[in-house]
Amino acid sequence: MNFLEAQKWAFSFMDKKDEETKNAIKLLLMDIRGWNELQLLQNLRSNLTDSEFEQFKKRIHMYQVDWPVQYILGYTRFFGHTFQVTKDTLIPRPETEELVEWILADNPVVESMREIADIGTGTGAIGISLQLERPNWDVTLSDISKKAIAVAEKNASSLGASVNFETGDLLSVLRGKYDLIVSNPPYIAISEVDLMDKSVLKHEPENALFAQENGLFFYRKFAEEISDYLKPGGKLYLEIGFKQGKKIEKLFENVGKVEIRQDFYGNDRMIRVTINKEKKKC
Ligand SMILES: C[S@@+](CC[C@H](N)C(=O)[O-])C[C@H]1O[C@@H](n2cnc3c(N)ncnc32)[C@H](O)[C@@H]1O
Repeated sequence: MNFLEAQKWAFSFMDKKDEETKNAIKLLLMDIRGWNELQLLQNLRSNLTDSEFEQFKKRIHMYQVDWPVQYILGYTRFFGHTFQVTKDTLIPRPETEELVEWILADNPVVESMREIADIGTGTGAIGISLQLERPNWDVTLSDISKKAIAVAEKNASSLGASVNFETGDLLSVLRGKYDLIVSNPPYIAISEVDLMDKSVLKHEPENALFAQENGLFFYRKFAEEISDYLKPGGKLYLEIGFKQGKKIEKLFENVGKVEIRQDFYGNDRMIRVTINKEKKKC
């Protein structure tokens, strides 16, 4: 069977006959030979070996039972880099790339070393991408999950990022005060389970997705504690759920100046809190 036939064969099995499915099949096929899209196009008539076809069949079966392509392949692309992903890490999302872009645009290269922390780092996608763009930033990646930190360590090493690692609960792992703290914490309310995509629910780690207090638990904790961990004028950047903007803004109203940003789709998706020069308790 050649690559074109394999593509058609796989598509014929799929319930959803949409572009997303087509792209997923292509990615699974390209990876078998380590090809890019152009190489696949140029080689559509070449034949898969028996073992390549067996491997492809296995992957198609996993995809049919809702495994995300990124977990099947074991990697994803984020901010121009390839990050390993495992079942212990959330798959980094394009919306989060927009948070990284905001931080970089907001914090141009400066001579003085800057202390940065990425809390709940997962694969390390945010912190590693920042460090690669700003090599003089001293970046700490932390997560409560040891397994996630092990993946972040591998990613930092394969991408050549020089970062520090901590394992533990939220801000408690940090020592001293930072210039910038970023986090994409779990923010899905338990009550939203029914609305979620099945592949996310079945395969992504629960502790990366869900938060108590209607999804606001981690934001409340940040609002209560962040002033102790940021220098005066320091900045906190958070990814947020698209319906949470107003509530989160309220949580931070006594902490600093709050700005909410929308993602590519026009949904509230991230927030920046610039810490008041004088610490106020909320
Ligand atoms: C939504 S995921 C974000 C992962 C990654 N930063 C990204 O954007 O792709 C949330 C991460 O927070 C971690 N986490 C959950 N509870 C935590 C806690 N109490 N302290 C630190 N990290 C936590 C999870 O293990 C998970 O890796």
